[in-house]
Amino acid sequence: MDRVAVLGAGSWGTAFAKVLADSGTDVVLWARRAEVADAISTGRVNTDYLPDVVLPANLTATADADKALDGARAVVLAVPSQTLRENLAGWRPSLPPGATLVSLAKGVELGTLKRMSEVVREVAGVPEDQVAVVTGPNLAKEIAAEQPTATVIACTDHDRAVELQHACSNSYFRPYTNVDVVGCELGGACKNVIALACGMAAGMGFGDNTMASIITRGLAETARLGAALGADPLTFAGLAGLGDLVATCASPLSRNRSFGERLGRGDSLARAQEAAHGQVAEGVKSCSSIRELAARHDVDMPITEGVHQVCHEGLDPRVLTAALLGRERKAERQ
Ligand SMILES: NC(=O)c1ccc[n+]([C@@H]2O[C@H](COP(=O)([O-])OP(=O)(O)OC[C@H]3O[C@@H](n4cnc5c(N)ncnc54)[C@H](O)[C@@H]3O)[C@@H](O)[C@H]2O)c1
Ligand SMILES: O=P(O)(O)OC[C@H](O)CO
Repeated sequence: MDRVAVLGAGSWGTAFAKVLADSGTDVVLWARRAEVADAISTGRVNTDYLPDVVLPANLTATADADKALDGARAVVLAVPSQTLRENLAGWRPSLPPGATLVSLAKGVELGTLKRMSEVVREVAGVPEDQVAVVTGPNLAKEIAAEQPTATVIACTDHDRAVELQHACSNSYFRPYTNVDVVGCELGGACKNVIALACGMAAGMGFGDNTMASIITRGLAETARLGAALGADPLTFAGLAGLGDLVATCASPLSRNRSFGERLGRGDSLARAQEAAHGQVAEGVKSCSSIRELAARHDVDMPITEGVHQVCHEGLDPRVLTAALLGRERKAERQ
């Protein structure tokens, strides 16, 4: 692939731009703030997000989105999910015709309850097969340190997915393709909510049995939602489902898990937000949109419901624990 634009120079945008560049693809990275773009151009370092990582020479940076987009074969969208619509609307006039639009964001939009690829299609006015999603167990800091990982490129157009797969394959990053965009996106969005629940459990001092139980039952409710929305059930056993869920729920690097841990230790939402220093924990907002989506499709998602109540209705995580364990007894596969 000739040239790729990555729009958003936060942790994952920068790390994914490095992956592309290390795979031999020329990349232009757009940063919202000129000083971030300058630091990358002059010092080859994103001092704000990945200060210990030297970025390769075929990765250039700019604060001018038009420059980044000019002639790009693919456009990678690396901004927080609840800001994607507004950002993309601004970029729309400069999107190169026919370019693959790639979402890195993991969330469900508040209000519309749309997945990110649906937002992209709507705002950019492109067909479904022009939009791809990259999702999987991909903690940005580990990937920036070139630790081996795998991911999924989901697109209904297999050829586009393969083209992107070639553009971002290297010695530490192994992308697989998948045509189940719905399942891959739901896996990525829902695991953030389940990671908040795992964090809360850790904050309350619970150990590995509790974590494994939340992860497994979290996967069960994610798969139920997926079934209602037409996803392939096997996707949830793959990298975009179980893989990302395990990485996020277990890792101290996860912002969602860390956020939940603070809530579990008794911090208020405001205090937990303050401690996050502007870093986005997507599950805090997506727990509400996913809960609403589940209600719309009559799907039972008790962990998501509980996380929403803790984050937005002041429920004590201890009360949530008792409520989850006290639910009506049922068969595992029901
Ligand atoms: N960090 C990871 O490890 C990781 C891995 C996989 C997926 N993701 C997903 O990628 C998306 C981006 O995550 P990130 O880690 O790069 O986030 P981040 O907070 O590190 O960076 C967000 C970037 O978006 C820009 N931005 C543009 N408009 C913004 C606005 N209105 N508000 C806030 N920021 C705005 C910021 O300037 C920043 O460059 C999220 O949906 C996240 O779930 C993150
Ligand atoms: O830091 P988090 O919680 O946003 O998780 C990062 C990635 O999504 C892990 O795949």
